[in-house]
Parts: sequence; C-alpha cells; structure tokens
Amino acid sequence: MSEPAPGIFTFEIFQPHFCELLLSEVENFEKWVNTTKFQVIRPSILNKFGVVLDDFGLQTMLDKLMKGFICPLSKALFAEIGGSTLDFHHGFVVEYGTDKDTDLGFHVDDSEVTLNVCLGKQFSGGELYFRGMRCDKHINTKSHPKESFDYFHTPGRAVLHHGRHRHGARATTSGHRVNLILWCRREMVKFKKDCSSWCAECFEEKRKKLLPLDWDETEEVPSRKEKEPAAPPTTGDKWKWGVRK
Ligand SMILES: O=C(O)CCC(=O)C(=O)O
Ligand SMILES: [Fe+2]
Repeated sequence: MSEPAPGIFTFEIFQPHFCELLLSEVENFEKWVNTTKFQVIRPSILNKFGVVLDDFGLQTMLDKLMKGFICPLSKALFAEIGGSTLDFHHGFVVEYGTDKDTDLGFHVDDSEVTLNVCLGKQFSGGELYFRGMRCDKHINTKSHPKESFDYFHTPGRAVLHHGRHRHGARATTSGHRVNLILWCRREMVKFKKDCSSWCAECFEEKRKKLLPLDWDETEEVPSRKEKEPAAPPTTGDKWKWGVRK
C-alpha cells in the first residue's frame, strides 16, 4: 500500500479474472435492463450511466468487503472519523466513454470512507483529481497548492479516501472505463463533530484560537513558545495545545 498524497491510499485489490467476472455481470445486467426497458436507479445524481451493484445480488459480497477489509484498514487509516465503525454501504459502478458519461464534476461523496477500484477496460484519461478535505461548512473554500493531487487509474488497483476529500474525474478521452465505487458509511454510531483533525479550514480556525505549548514532561507548568507546528497534532506529538488567553 502507498500513500501518494496525505489521506489517499492506493493498493492492488482485485485480480484480472475477478475484474472480468464483475464486468461481465454488469454487462449482463445492462443487457437485461435494455431489453426489458426496466427503469433503473442510477448510482448518484452525477451519473447518467453505471448501475447499483446492491440491486442485483452483490450486496452481501460488498458488505463482507466493507466489514472484513475496509473497516480494519479504516480503523488504522481513518481513526479520526471512526473508521472501524462503518456499518452501511452503497456499492455501484460508474462508466465512462465517448458514448457515455465522459467526466465527473468536482464533489464530495456521501460517505465516511470511499473505496474506488478500476475494473478496466482499456481507456485513456479519466484521472481522479483531489483538492483537500473539507467539512460541510468549508466545502467551497479554495484549495491550497499542496492539496492538489492527480491519480491515474490502473485496472485492479484501488484508491481509498476520506469521503469529504474533494475530488472529480477528468474526461475519459478514449476507450471505456468502469470503476467500482463503495461508499462506506456510519449510520448507527454517533461520532465526534470536531473536524479540525482533517478539515484544513477548521484546523486553521482552531489554530488561530490556540497557542502551542512546548510541553516538557519534567516541568510542572509548561512554558509557551512562539514556534508553530506544521501539521495538526497527533497522539504522541510533543506539541500540546493550550487556549489563548
Ligand atoms: O470516476 C471515478 O473514478 C470517481 C467516481 C466518484 O468519485 C464517485 O462516483 O463518487
Ligand atoms: Fe466521488
């Protein structure tokens, strides 16, 4: 697994044969939809193509994928949003090509954590672009240059990211791209509302209200320093936070 940009994790997940099986299952379903003229619900308001996998028998498999694989990973990688407590998923495929949707607008997902796996087939373009994590309040704030990251899809490889990591997909300029998307959510367990450990704007607001203390374990009263930490504090950091008087 690698983390090419903060909070974006990529790794090999499906073997080519499994991708082929899943693609042919999707094709069969689409053929049936076309012949029966059945009205299907598209995965989200952003997609005119693609199908919800939970609607044709893959719900149990995707639930196992979330509980057995994504939850343990998210417990370690997304602890700040309660990654181990994911209990609901929305699983679908998105499809792009010159005769289908070509790109996907800038958005955040309706998820705590999103798994995005490229299933194939052959295509060019279609990069995912990321522009930093934001909570609802700061969703439209500008991004900082260091938050920009472009990811190039490869069949069989997954991207795992925070649902509030703002992103979009550039145009698929040739061929046919199909990706499996698993929006993993927490519906039952309430979780803390403080977003400052992942929303850059909440972090900045909090930072302005707080002054760092250089905490020396041997001193009874910590002394103040003017130096500022470069990133949000995490457990074990030597920087602790004190309220500005
Ligand atoms: O096309 C992609 O790879 C991204 C799809 C996506 O972000 C979504 O469906 O929420
Ligand atoms: Fe998305």
